[in-house]
Amino acid sequence: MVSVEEALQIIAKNTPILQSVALPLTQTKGMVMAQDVLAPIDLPPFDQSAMDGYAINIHHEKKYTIIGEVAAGDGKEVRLKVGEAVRIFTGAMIPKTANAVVMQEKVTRLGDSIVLMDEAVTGSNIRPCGEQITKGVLALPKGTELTPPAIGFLAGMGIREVNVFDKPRVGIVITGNELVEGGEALKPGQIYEGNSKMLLAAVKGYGIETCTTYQVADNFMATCEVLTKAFLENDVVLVNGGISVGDHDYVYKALKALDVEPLFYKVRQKPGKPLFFGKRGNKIVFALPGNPAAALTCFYLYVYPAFQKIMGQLGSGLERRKLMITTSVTNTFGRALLLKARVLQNGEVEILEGQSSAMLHTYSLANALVYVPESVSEIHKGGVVEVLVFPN
Ligand SMILES: Nc1nc2c(c(=O)[nH]1)N[C@H]1C(S)=C(S)[C@@H](COP(=O)(O)OP(=O)(O)OC[C@H]3O[C@@H](n4cnc5c(N)ncnc54)[C@H](O)[C@@H]3O)O[C@H]1N2
Ligand code: MOO
Repeated sequence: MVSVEEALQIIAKNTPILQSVALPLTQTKGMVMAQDVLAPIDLPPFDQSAMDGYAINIHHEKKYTIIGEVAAGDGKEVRLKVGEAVRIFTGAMIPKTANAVVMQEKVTRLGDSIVLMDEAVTGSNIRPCGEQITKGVLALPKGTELTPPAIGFLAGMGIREVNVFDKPRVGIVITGNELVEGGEALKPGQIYEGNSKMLLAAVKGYGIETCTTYQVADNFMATCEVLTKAFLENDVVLVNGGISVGDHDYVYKALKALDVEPLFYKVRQKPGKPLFFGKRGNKIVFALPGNPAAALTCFYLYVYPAFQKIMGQLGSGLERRKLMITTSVTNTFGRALLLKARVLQNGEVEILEGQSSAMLHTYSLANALVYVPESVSEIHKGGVVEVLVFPN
């Protein structure tokens, strides 16, 4: 049995980063760049007007003669003599012979000429060629997460494809004879299968789309078969249920039979004690406890940082904050507690009712887990606790 922190370290050490793939930029949201990208062009690619107004060739008077017009996208070169102006619009190419742009609100228009209200300032309202970045310079380094602005920046340089660390294919293996699908009538002893839907939603919440669900009865051979298939088809396997010590819990035995290297089995925590983590070649497997809240807590705490690592992201799990608690907590278990909780508007954290690992009711209202380390037996109301905050 390992501690929470040991379990996290073992996962971080043993989770591989997936190979890189070249993908169209439009499919890379949230992925991490596996290459440096150098600017293929100057940005902007030409001197650009930052305003709607008039490009001028400055002289000592305030009156300028308008000799033409340049709109955004026009490629024509207009030659301005000293004292001349062209009507120009935001984003349009500045004539080489112009040295300032004056906003239209700052001029008086008189037929084919304008009179400036203020002194012209050389270079004003011009975005010079290469102002943002110049050709050949490092635009974004390897390891950058492709956020919307990063995607926009690369697209703005004409880049259409980028090498990124691949997203994992995730298999969710659901075990249990008692499980039936919603829509069917429950027979005595049966319950509705909910964890695959919950875990699928959680996996997709991290932008991972390739997720397959498998279901198997409590049977050793069938469990071996479905796990073999899940390992073949996925990079990460999440097994749900059947990992405890009951006579019908076959997951540990099946993982052993399939030569999965156990990296830990059981964590000193409540809920989620029976969690298993192992490796088979370059594939990793988490066997999550079947109790729904225990499964989800293990997912947030351990599977999420593994996903980050496998996709080359820099983060290491849920954001940790120190917050004031609104009630006292006692820990008589000698294990770390992970309590369903809600961070309130005022920044304090409230422990929710219904902490049983079988219950999801109040988990639906939670936005965080309070982490009570195994060495802490009591925290008083108003004390400071460590809070693991769920991503939005
Ligand atoms: N003698 C012991 N018994 C148990 C121990 C122990 O240390 N000694 N640990 C308990 C803890 S803690 C947990 S957690 C559970 C974990 O057991 P399993 O991983 O084998 O899970 P199951 O027995 O298959 O299921 C537990 C519970 O969850 C329900 N379940 C399972 N899958 C689903 C699903 N897909 N959707 C909805 N609900 C599901 C299942 O019906 C059970 O009620 O073991 C304790 N026992
Ligand atoms: O994981 Mo179990 O659910 O600790 O009760």
